[in-house]
Formats: sequence, C-alpha cells, structure tokens
Amino acid sequence: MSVLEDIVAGVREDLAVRESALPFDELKARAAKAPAPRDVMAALRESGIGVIAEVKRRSPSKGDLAPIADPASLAKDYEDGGARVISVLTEQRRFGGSLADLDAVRAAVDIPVLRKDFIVSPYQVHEARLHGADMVLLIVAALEQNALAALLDRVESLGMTALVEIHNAEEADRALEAGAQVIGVNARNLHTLEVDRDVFSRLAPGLPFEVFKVAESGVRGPGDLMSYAGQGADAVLVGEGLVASGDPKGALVKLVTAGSHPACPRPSR
Ligand SMILES: O=P(O)(O)OC[C@@H](O)[C@@H](O)c1c[nH]c2ccccc12
Repeated sequence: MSVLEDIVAGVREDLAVRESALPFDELKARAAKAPAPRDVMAALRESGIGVIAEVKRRSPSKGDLAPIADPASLAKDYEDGGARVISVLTEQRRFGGSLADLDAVRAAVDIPVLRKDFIVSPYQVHEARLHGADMVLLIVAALEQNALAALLDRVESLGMTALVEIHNAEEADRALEAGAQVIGVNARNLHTLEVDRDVFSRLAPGLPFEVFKVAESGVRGPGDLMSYAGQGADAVLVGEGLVASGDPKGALVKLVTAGSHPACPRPSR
C-alpha cells in the first residue's frame, strides 16, 4: 500500500464513524444554514504572488513540526501577516489536525479558509461547509475521474472553490478535464513523500494561462517563492516553512513582502 492509500484508508474509517453519528441528510441540512462562503477567487487574485499559509502540526515525512496549542492565534497571526487564504489540515492520524482546528480558525479570521484533507466523499464536502470552509482540497491521485468531477461540481454548487492538486502531466489533464480553475502542483510526491521543486516548472507551461496556479510544498523562504513566481506560480502554499520557523508570523511577512515586491515576477494574466 502506498502512503497515500494508507492515509485514505484511515480517513475512510474515521469518516464512517462520523457518518453514523450524523447522517448525511442531517449534515447537509445543517451545512445549508451556514454563513455563505467567502469569495476565494477575489482573495487569490489580489496583486502580487499570494501566500496560502497552513496550520500544520505534523506530517508523515517530517513527524512533529510544531505543537500549535492555539490554532486560532496562529491563524490570526497569518491573517495579520498578509496571508490570502489559511489552509487547515483536518486529517487526524498523520497530520494531527481536526475539524475542531477548522472551527477555531474559522472563528478567528475573516479571510478565506481551506479545508486540507483527503476528500473522497460528498459527505466531507458538506462537512467542510458546515465547519466554515470556503475552499476544499481535491487530490487527483486519490480520486477516480468520475468522483473527481462529481466532487468538484459539488464544491462549486455549494459556493466554495476547489484547489485541485496534481503531481504529474496525466493528473494535470484529469484536473483540467474535470474543470478545475485553481490547480495546486504539489512538489511532494504522495507515494514516496519526496520533494522535487522542479515538478512545478515541468507542469506549469502545460496549464492554460487562465488557470490559477499554486505551488505547494517545500517553500523554505522568499527565494523559493521568487523562483516559483518566475516559473508562473500565482500563489504558494506553505506549511513547514512557517510553523517550524519559531516565528511563523515573521516568516510569513517575509514571504508576503517578497510576493508583493516590484522585482518579483508576475503572472502574465
Ligand atoms: O509543509 P510544506 O512543505 O510547506 O507543504 C505544505 C503543503 O503543500 C502540504 O502540507 C500538502 C500539500 N498537499 C497536501 C495534501 C495533503 C496533506 C498535506 C499536503
């Protein structure tokens, strides 16, 4: 079993427990009453290279990164530091996240919030909405094409935006075929967990210019942001480089400053 398959198996087990506690119809009804989602595209399209800042306690590749006892205060720091969107990992077993983290972050900030998890079922999409998410991650490698297209439609029908994650050209084609408007190129291979920062430069030229491109993983500082910007990234998504820095807000401000600097390459759009 690959790491990804193993994670998804755990996610499905945890999902089954939640589904029996709160039936899908009831969940949908409650989610429909949640405050409307924020306009993620408007936030992403502000000028300069945006930073999506992640609340991430641990990862399968690096183990513990930071305890993050107070995700709300970290999120507030991210918002104050100029993040465009806050990504909250809600996967429990490997990343130490939870829906409670999503709730805490949602209550603390006004900017859009991304639920970062291994979404395999419509249940999780409505659940994201119920917990205040404006954006949802869909990992192409974890989904059959029909499921990917159906989940993307569902995310959009609820007024949210999907961040569709790819690792190779075949997944890029599948993401586009499904209608993705925001594509994240993950430098970390979810089968081997290795980071290859060149994946973005290989895949970005094949993506239509109107697709919003996010470079995910392995951003250590302003140099990596500038380099991704030069390769056509519209935004970067950063976890470890912030949470493990000892000064997440300071580290974020450096990235945001670089992303809005006149010398930073801009997307042609
Ligand atoms: O901590 P990093 O290297 O900055 O990476 C952040 C983010 O890209 C990473 O957490 C991630 C990207 N795609 C994912 C899918 C599931 C879980 C986590 C991820």
